[in-house]
Amino acid sequence: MSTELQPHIQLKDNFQAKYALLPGDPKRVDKVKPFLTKTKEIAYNREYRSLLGYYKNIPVLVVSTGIGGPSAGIAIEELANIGVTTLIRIGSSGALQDHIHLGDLIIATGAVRDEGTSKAYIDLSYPAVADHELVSALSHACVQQDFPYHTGLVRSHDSFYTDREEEIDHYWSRKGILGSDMETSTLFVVGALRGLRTASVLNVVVPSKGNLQSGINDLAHGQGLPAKGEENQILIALEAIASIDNKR
Ligand SMILES: O=P(O)(O)O[C@H]1O[C@H](CO)[C@@H](O)[C@H]1O
Ligand SMILES: O=c1cc[nH]c(=O)[nH]1
Repeated sequence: MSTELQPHIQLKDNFQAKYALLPGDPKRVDKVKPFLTKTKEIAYNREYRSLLGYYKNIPVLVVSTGIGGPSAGIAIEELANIGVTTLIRIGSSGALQDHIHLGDLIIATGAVRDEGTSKAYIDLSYPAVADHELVSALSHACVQQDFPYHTGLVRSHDSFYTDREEEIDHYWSRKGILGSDMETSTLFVVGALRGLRTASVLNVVVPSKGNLQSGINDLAHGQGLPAKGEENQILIALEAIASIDNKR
């Protein structure tokens, strides 16, 4: 473990926090605050905004990773350098299946590696998989809280605006992929290579293109469903941490 100041996240101490929640959006850090006690903003450099707080007396870091694999990869490496061992992404996602609604949670068991960052580390035949115990703790928390959730594969990608987005989404939808994001596969691959425990819970903010009516019905709730999904994902990530910590 290093006590050197990490150049991007600008932290040199994990404040005894072995656990980190990783939103992409720095603004989501604010949404985590009400769930924690004794919160303190400890750094904000580029896309990396860091908060320290306590959940059921367990120290937890919340660090935003920005958009995409490259910035997420840097955050993961630098958090590992300062001694964080368990990282849970709390991200947003577009649904690729018609039965998945806005505000539902997707707990990724694995991810299609359709991005460049994890490829820079290791061949594509290396799998991007979540930590089994964390997936189980997250699913259990959803059942306990009665939150709508799905477990399965997601696709992490690098582009939003190519001319082929619809075709690409359609392809992966037909292969049974639940939703898309941009960081989960990097987290799983870099995490596994560095001996970290990782998981990703995604809040659905864009409906499946194959089910416009369901999307329209969901959207009639305005931002209510995604906002609720965001709260739900934070709570279950923290509950999963508490349950894992309890077993030690
Ligand atoms: O809301 P976050 O966690 O950033 O996640 C999703 O939103 C961003 C794209 O709009 C990408 O980072 C994608 O993975
Ligand atoms: O549709 C979406 C929404 C968030 N993130 C994605 O990658 N895709």
